[in-house]
Amino acid sequence: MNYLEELNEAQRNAVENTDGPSLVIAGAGSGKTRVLTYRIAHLLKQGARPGSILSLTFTNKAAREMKERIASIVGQQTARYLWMGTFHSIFARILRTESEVLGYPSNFTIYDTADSKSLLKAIIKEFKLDDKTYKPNVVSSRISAAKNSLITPAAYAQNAQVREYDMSIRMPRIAEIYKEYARRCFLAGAMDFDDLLLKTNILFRDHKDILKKYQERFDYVLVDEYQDTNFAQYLIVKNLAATHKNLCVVGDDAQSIYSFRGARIENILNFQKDYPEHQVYKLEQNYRSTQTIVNAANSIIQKNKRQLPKTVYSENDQGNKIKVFSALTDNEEGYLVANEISETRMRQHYKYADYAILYRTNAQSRIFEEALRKRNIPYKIYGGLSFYQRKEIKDLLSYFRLVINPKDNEALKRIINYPARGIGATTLSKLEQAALDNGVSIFEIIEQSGTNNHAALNKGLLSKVQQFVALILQFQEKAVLNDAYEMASEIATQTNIIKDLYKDQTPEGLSRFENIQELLNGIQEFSINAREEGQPNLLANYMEDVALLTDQDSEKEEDMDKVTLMTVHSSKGLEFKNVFIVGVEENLFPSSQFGNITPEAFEEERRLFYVALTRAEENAYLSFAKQRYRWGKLDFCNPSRFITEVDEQYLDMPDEADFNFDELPTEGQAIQKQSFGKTGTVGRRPTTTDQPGMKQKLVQLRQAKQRSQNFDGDDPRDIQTGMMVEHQRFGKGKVLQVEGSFPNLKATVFFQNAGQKQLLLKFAKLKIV
Ligand SMILES: Nc1ncnc2c1ncn2[C@@H]1O[C@H](COP(=O)(O)OP(=O)(O)OP(=O)(O)O)[C@@H](O)[C@H]1O
Ligand SMILES: [Mg+2]
Repeated sequence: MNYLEELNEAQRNAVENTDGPSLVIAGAGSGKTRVLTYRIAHLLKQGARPGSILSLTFTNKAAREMKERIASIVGQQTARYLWMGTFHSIFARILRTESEVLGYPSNFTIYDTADSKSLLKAIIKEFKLDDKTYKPNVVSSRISAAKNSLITPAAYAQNAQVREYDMSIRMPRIAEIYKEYARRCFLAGAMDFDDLLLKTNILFRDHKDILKKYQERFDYVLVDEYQDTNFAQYLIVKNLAATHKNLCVVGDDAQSIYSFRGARIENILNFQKDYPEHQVYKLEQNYRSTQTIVNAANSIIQKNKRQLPKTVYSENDQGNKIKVFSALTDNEEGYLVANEISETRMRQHYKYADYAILYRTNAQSRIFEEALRKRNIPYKIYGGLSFYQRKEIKDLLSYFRLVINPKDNEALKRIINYPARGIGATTLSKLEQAALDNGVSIFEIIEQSGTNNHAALNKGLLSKVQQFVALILQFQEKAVLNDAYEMASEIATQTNIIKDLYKDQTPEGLSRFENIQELLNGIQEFSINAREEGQPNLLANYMEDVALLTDQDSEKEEDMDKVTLMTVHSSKGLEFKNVFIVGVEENLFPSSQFGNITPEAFEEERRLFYVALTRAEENAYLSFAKQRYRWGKLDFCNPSRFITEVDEQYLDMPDEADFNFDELPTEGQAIQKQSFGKTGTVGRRPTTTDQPGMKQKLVQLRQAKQRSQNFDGDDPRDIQTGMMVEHQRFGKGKVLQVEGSFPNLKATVFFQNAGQKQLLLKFAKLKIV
């Protein structure tokens, strides 16, 4: 079939009008990503050079999928040369070519979040500041926000507004920390993720000839998920498209969920101002989801005040209602979800990969992992600790990093005494200080120690650190000749890392050993592929790829048929047949983790909910627990107001006497921050009945009263779904279902400590509690 026939009329319009600025603004699942993909294929069919097309996506995975689809239309050979990837990966590539004019080596290291945090901690300590006041996380996000708004350290120090804010959070010295952090990164030949965008902007601002080169190279620029671009990204795109103006951006303002990282919805509005001659394309038909899901999602998102008007409808089947699960505890929530997956999979022949569990915070994954494991359901987690963040992997990668860029101080600090070489923390800090005093890296200070012992080390120590440097230098010589795999294996063996891990026969040790093998396998695969494609296959080339891998990207063959667990944030752009949105509770989703929640932040939470719901193709579920452990403390929870905001005709509510939706706060009422005892309000001051503890008590009192009225001795006929009961042996539990007829009534009960049991009521002697 001709590819254009796979599009509806509105989509085809957006695909065929390739020239000039275009804005595709449309709701979830309406084919925005498809339009972008087919537009590129169309350009290529019309004879555009693949190297002249730049396409920016949200994840590397999305880029890969688009590329595969394009390759299936125009052929592998053509698709290969497209510039397609995330902002970070594309601009890291450009910076590697151009970084020398910025004073950076082309083999600069990319510091990941852990590297930057560790550097920041060191600086905070050196400044003799209390890290309880100067929390590294907060400092890091201030610096990140500054970079994404293109505020350099010098500008930061002079910006009254940011300084005033720093004062208000009692961290007046962030400007100095920022400056020192930037200096240290520079000395180490390192950029953090935000630098990749900041430095690209600086590059284009200060080197017009270089900007011109890329403006001329890219005849077409396309951006997916445009609603989540920040100022730094906006400006890069604007600069690159300034001459030809063949810029196509697609997005949905209702799915803007990254404002906490500096994303600006205004970028869409700016687009209209920046390019008055632009074309707008609206897509209205959702092809992803059932009518029920689309209508339910519309019913909730329309409550947001700030949004561009648009229509989304589905002509798919009406589909099932959205099932709401009410669980007593977070463990039970896990159980209910795992149970539903097992059952529907058997009944309807779904694959495991057809299911996703989406949560608001990473910490929620553990409960679901346990529940899935108990049932032998295979799963994979996106986010959390990724493969590349594991200790043993980072250790070995740090060797690679140091071999490629010896100035990389964070890598050096990690491995100078791993495996143990008798180089202690005191020696390291002497070296670090000497390096700083001389404005060079730690590696360089050791190299110079042959002529000048700056760190005043004794002979024994001096020789140890020099041996370390000699080892790295020896690897360095080989690394420019050998392929990545040979080199990586040699480093892993010669440093004794492999031997050490092999010796450790504990299960953890074994798994670390396997992880290293897995990493080496991956490098071997890279080497072979690169050789076959005639691409360079040195260790440095491998590391360029690795630094920018995100968790979403490391999908392996054996991960194919598994349930996916991920945060709602990382689910953007994806789709699954069955989606569970879990922890749909006040203070969790909507979250109150940022303390006082402003109306703007609240609307962002609602958009996040909209994103979650619109991932579902066939079935969506919402679940909440009434009690859950958070921050090591048992919290009582109320179901989220988002449940009531969905038009109830689309919901399949739990059949429960003890759950009263009338008690839910409505918009404008307080969001409680239970764990910290703080209260944020949206529009109105809280009253005592807003207190969850209070409310919970009221509900419990009423339930108790109702039960005492119903209760008739030990007669099992009164056992009903939703009740709490007690069994002599199994302890307390909740009745999930009652079936059969008297005297053979059977109840399915979920016991907090004993799991699910089916009991014949005439024998079980359950007590209602
Ligand atoms: N004309 C069409 N015919 C059949 N299927 C389509 C059509 N357009 C889109 N689809 C399918 O609908 C689903 C959603 O499309 P796509 O992912 O491009 O939407 P989107 O607007 O990018 O969604 P999101 O807002 O979630 O990113 C995909 O499975 C896609 O293949
Ligand atoms: Mg999309």
